[in-house]
Amino acid sequence: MAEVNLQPVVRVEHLSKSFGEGTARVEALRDINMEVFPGQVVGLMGPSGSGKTTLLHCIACILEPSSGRLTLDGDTVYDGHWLKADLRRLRLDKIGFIFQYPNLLPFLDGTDNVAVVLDLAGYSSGAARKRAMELLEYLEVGHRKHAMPRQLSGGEAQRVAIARALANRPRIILADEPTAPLDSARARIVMDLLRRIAVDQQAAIIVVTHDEMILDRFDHIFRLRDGRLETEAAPKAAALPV
Ligand SMILES: Nc1ncnc2c1ncn2[C@@H]1O[C@H](COP(=O)(O)OP(=O)(O)OP(=O)(O)O)[C@@H](O)[C@H]1O
Repeated sequence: MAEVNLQPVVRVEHLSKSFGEGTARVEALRDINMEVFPGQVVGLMGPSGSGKTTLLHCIACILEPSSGRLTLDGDTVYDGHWLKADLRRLRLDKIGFIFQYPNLLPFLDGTDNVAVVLDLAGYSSGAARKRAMELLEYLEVGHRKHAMPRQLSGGEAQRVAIARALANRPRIILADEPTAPLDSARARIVMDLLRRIAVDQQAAIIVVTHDEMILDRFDHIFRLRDGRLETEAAPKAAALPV
């Protein structure tokens, strides 16, 4: 019988984050609990100022929480304080980040924009470029591998940026409004790509979005309001790998 893998890739327990002190203190996140499983694509929604970016940045180990626990890919990385000395290495190994705008380096072609991450991770130049080209093929922009960013359409540039986020085979992919600059057809293409990546790589994908057009693309939606999660329904059983 197939074994059901119920270990979440992202586990957030009682996580809180405040900024400032005294009367200037802002409770940006209050007692957040969430789990995201392999193969899942989840949405993180909420009004402006509700804490979405703060939560994404805590999970990305860019921002230090104030309290709680964070476990990534079975490894507890924060438990009242960081448990890892080298957070940059941790991010390179475990996390891929997709931004609202592709932020491609304008002086590098599509291939090198992806390969640069692999250079940082210690790949040889040849191996980095080979993997970069494979990823561009996978994301159906292989024919644009030598194009400079200014020559790419918005959707093509976003796919190169997604390839870059995938370069190091991260188990966790965090996306901040990845479809905001795209029309609804291209937004759906990007969401379908993220779904395929989640399934193929058994990755957990968290997407911050305001985009009502893509709500049906999520396995589960976490809604934040004033730093609290409004719903914590169990993830869809069908989305769990067997
Ligand atoms: N560096 C900071 N210093 C002080 N307060 C901050 C800081 N970053 C965020 N905040 C506050 O924390 C709260 C949550 O902000 P956050 O950016 O996470 O919200 P958001 O849901 O991502 O908003 P938006 O949809 O507008 O991007 C807000 O009240 C914000 O003003």
